[in-house]
Amino acid sequence: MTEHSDDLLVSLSGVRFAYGEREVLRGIDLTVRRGQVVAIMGGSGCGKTTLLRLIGGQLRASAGQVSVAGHELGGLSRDALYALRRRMGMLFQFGALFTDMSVFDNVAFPLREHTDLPAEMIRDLVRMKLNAVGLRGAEALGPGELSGGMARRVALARAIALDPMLIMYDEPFAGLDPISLGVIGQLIRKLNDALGASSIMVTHDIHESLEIVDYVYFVSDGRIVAQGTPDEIRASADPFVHQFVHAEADGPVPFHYPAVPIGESLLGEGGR
Ligand SMILES: Nc1ncnc2c1ncn2[C@@H]1O[C@H](COP(=O)(O)OP(=O)(O)OP(=O)(O)O)[C@@H](O)[C@H]1O
Repeated sequence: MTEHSDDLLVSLSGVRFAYGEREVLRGIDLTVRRGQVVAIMGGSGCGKTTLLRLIGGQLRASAGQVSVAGHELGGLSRDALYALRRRMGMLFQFGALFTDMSVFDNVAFPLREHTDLPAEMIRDLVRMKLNAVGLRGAEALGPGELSGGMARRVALARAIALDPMLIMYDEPFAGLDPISLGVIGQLIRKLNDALGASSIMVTHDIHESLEIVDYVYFVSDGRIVAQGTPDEIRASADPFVHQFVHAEADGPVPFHYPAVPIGESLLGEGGR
C-alpha cells in the first residue's frame, strides 16, 4: 500500500504524556487519513481523552510528535495553533448545550464567535446544519425541551458549524437509548463524509463503532495494544480485543483497580 503523507490528516509518533509524575501515554503511534472515521477504545482512565486533548493542542506531548494537517503542533506559535484549532470541531462528553440559549443560538454560537458573517448568512448556515441533523424544525426550542438524543444532535450541529476538517468526539454515545445511539452513529458517518472531514471518536461502544468506523485503535497502559479495520477486529483472536468485543468484565483489562488481596484487607481492618 502506498501512503502519501498528504493523505494523513493526523499523525502521532512516539507520543508520551504525563500529568506531573503520572505518565499516562508511553509512546503512541497513530494515524488518521483524510476521510476516515477512527475509533479509540480502551479501559476507563487509559488516556483516551488525553489523546484527544493532545491532538486538539490543549495539551503538549512531553515527547514524540503530534501533527495535524501537516503542522507539528509542538512547533506552532500560539496564534497558529489557535487558527488550526478553529478548523477542528469537538464534541466533548455529553456535549453540554448552553441552557439559556435556544437551539438556533447554540448552533450559531461558534459562527458568531469566530466569523464576521452577516446575520442572514449565519441564519442560513445554522438552518443547513440543523437540517443535516434532522432538526431544522426545532430551532426555536430550548435545550430543556429536547430529548437526550435530540440534544446530542444539536451538539453535533454546533460541532460542525464551522465546517471543520477534523471532528473529535468524546463518548458521543454516552447515556443514549439504543435507537438514538444508532441515529448518532449514522450521523457521525454521514456528516464526516458530507463535509469531506476526518473524525476521531473515543468510545466504549464497540458494536456501534464497528458499524460506522474505518479503523479502530485499542489503548491500554499508555500504548496502542491492538488496531485494525472493523473486519479485522471482529475476527481478532487478541485477548484484549476479544474482551472488548464480547464485553467480558475481566480479562487483560482488569475488573479490579489494583489493591491488596481482599482477604488481607479485611483481616487488616478486622485486626484494628
Ligand atoms: N488534569 C489531570 N491531572 C492529573 N491526572 C489526570 C488529569 N486528567 C486525567 N488524569 C488522569 O490521567 C488518566 C487518563 O485520563 P483520561 O481522561 O485521558 O482517560 P480516559 O481513557 O479518557 O478515561 P475514561 O474512559 O474513564 O473517560 C486517568 O488516570 C486520570 O485520572
